[in-house]
Amino acid sequence: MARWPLPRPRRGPGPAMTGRAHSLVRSGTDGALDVLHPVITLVRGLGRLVVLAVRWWSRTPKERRGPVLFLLGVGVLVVALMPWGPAFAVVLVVGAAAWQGREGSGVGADPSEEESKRLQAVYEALVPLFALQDDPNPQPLFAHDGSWERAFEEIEFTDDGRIGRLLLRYPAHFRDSDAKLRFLVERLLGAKSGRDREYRFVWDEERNELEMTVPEPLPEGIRAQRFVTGPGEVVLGFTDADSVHRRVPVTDAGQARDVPPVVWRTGARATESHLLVVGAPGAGSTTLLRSVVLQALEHGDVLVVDGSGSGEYACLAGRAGVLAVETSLTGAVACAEWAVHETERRLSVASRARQAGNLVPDDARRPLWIVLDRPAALSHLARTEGRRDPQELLQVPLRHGRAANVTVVVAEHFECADELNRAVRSYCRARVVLGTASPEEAWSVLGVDAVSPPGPLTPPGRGFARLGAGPVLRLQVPATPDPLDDAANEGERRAVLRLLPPLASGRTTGGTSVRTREPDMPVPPEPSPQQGSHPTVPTASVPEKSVTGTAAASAAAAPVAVSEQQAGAQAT
Ligand SMILES: Nc1ncnc2c1ncn2[C@@H]1O[C@H](COP(=O)(O)OP(=O)(O)OP(=O)(O)O)[C@@H](O)[C@H]1O
Repeated sequence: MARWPLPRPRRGPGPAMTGRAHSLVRSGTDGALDVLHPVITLVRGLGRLVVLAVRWWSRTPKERRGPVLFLLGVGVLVVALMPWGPAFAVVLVVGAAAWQGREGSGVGADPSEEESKRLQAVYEALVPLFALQDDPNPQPLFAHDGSWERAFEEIEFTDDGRIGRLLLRYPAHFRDSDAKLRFLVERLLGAKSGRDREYRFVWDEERNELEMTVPEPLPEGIRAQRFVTGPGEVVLGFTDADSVHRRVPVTDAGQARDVPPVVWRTGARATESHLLVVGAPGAGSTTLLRSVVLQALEHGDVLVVDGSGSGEYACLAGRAGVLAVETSLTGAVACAEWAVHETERRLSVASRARQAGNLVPDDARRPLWIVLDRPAALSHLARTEGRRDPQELLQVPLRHGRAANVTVVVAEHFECADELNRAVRSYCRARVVLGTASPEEAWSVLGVDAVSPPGPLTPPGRGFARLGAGPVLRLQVPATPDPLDDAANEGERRAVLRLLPPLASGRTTGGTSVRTREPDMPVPPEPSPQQGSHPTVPTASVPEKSVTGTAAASAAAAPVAVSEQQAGAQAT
């Protein structure tokens, strides 16, 4: 990547300087520059080496820094002890600095004519957004007859001659707090720099500077698998290496590698106890929920309400730990009522146990997950039929779920996001946006003014995540298709099938509206040794006992009205 730093404003000679004096000064400066040229090259090269080293260090994950420092120390010691070692090292560094510092290369080259044209095109496109009509400034940063050198502070080009990084100064009158204006600038810069890439924009409102960078591509196509996480932790997807310090080992295309995850912590100590996913249609929200459910089933019980009624959770029906998979309003209301009673039961059991100085019993501690995909359709039905709205009922688990170890996950499309009630909006503090979102849509979910648009070529499962008031992270959801979907990738379907818990013998799921047929495909082979090296939850640990225990305990407190017929009978 070539970089062109800090153009200095060109100034004309002072009025007092005569032509002769000017030429004398210039020839003297040229002579001095010729003599000092090797030194300047070396100093420039050393500077660039330092910049490269600092960037590399900032990209190195924290857990690797210790071993890297150790190896560096050993290297320095070996070189110092070797005969001619220090001299050899000095020659090496000087050589590298000379190479990096030479003109027209490295991170400090002047842009070529072609690159200048590109920059001028970007500059001219920005003029209508940044220029002020009747600007009193004689040399404004952006003007129709202006040049890019006025406003572009730092530029880096990729090897194929495209803009890889751009730092520009914008005029003070530009309303940089206006999300719409920011979005216009970002969209324009993205379009002028190439629509086929993603961009990251950082607005420095104190300095009136905007930095555009092209982030490394996110890890795509990683299949669903057991992720190495702690109890209560869920991998929502993968993000940029420099955005998080953590890495999780995954198997990708048969190879083991470490990737930077977006980890969402749930449970009693978590501050973002519930998750809201809002996405464009087909952007992958059901896929994300399926991935969350598969991870949740490792340690807890799950109750699924599929408001779209598309049967995309049918693979879960009858599995150990899956309490119900409901698609109808009656079933959804019954599930929500049960969740309310169960939350209250857990709270009172925990409170009694604590008052008696005992441990909270397992059946009040085992994580319970309530997953609602597209609840807006059900809320609409409930209104038209004069029934109770499942979202309203969920206020109790949303409010008190943290203390009762009940986690709520809700997914909705942007066009129906208005139907999400206040409790869902305020208690779901872990947020995900999937697919292309307008600035208003992104703001309404993530609570920040501007998010760079992922662009029209956004792959499914791509978006942004924000946990509480944390930073906005780019997100790629692991490929977790419906294993009953014949059109899905065969390998990805098999990966999901391998993660499904065994069928719960002697239990009914209650949900009658879901397909309960077994996938008519052969049982997938055992995971590869690499996969086997990741800690997996043995099937025996999916506690049949605790599932029935939960149901039994709940039955004492409130009838588990998860069967559509039962609930229908109650309703009538
Ligand atoms: N992370 C991903 N990796 C690969 N493919 C994905 C990913 N996420 C989604 N897909 C694919 O995109 C398609 C749509 O996904 P999904 O059904 O999850 O989206 P959705 O937002 O729930 O859509 P809708 O609600 O409109 O049905 C599916 O074919 C799915 O396999």
